[in-house]
Amino acid sequence: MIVNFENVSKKIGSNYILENINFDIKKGHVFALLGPNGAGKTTTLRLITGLLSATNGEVKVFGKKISSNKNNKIRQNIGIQNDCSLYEKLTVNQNLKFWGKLYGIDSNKIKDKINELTNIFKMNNKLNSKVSTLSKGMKQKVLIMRAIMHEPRLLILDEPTSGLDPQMIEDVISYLDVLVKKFNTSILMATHQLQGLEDFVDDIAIINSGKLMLNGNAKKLINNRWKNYVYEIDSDHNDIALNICLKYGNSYIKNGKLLTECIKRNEISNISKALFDYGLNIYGIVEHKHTIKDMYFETIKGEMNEYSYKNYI
Ligand SMILES: Nc1ncnc2c1ncn2[C@@H]1O[C@H](COP(=O)(O)OP(=O)(O)OP(=O)(O)O)[C@@H](O)[C@H]1O
Repeated sequence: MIVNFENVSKKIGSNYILENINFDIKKGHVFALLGPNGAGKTTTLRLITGLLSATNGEVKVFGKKISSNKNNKIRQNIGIQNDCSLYEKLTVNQNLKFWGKLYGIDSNKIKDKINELTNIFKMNNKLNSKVSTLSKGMKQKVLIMRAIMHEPRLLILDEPTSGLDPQMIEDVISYLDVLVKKFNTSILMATHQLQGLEDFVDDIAIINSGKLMLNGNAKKLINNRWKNYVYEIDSDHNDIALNICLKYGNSYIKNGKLLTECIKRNEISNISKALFDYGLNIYGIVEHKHTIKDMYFETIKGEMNEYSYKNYI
């Protein structure tokens, strides 16, 4: 196990910031820590890096108990994107070189690594620019490059895609994917960016007001929660189409869209045939896949949102 939280609580002053938190991060897994502002995500990350110590319970990293004083060996194997700010007056190259030396990386390797990373992150033309002249997204890229240049076993990212343009988000995610697949790196990311997260993440933990609300494998959690297949049907007469769909199973109009549920995937073939046979024009039938975002809203709000079908299933 790369990280292990066992009944961890953190009290600051008279308030419990985290209460009785339990979760594991496995080798080569991507773990997303989710929760609203002030939920306790940063505090959780700080307990892992030893910046804070637990009031109760035990935090283990690479199988060893973490304590705030003597964790140099453990920290050597962790990469932290938001560890501290960049040196604004130094260039990108100087920042990365300095950090590489701190990690004890050989000078030649530092050069190769900087080349490799600046290529991937498309920052070659900014290598000799002072950090103070970079945009927010570019600084974010330098922070990520800095965190991964010593090839850590555990990479901790706090809002890694914040400030990045859509193309760069895709590039960063696919690079992180390579890190996981090729080097078996474990990634812990705290994020508010939920869209498309299931393509990249293995496990999730949702915390709210310092309490663990949900934890486990994202796909299993979603499949257990929503067992039926939901299809959205776009036709020229949704009212008529609804009556036909109702003969086959639970169907309803939501936000002007016709949705129908099937227990088995191939049932949609019979429904679409019936719609065609009636003479309706069908413009599209799309499967609605439930997502981590649906799971998040259900868990945090405990109520319906535009993506969830809680009342119907
Ligand atoms: N040093 C501190 N003293 C007092 N309260 C603190 C301290 N650090 C954090 N807190 C409180 O603990 C709670 C959790 O904070 P934390 O920064 O962990 O949340 P977060 O989930 O990372 O939030 P965000 O998404 O806004 O970054 C908040 O209510 C915060 O005010």
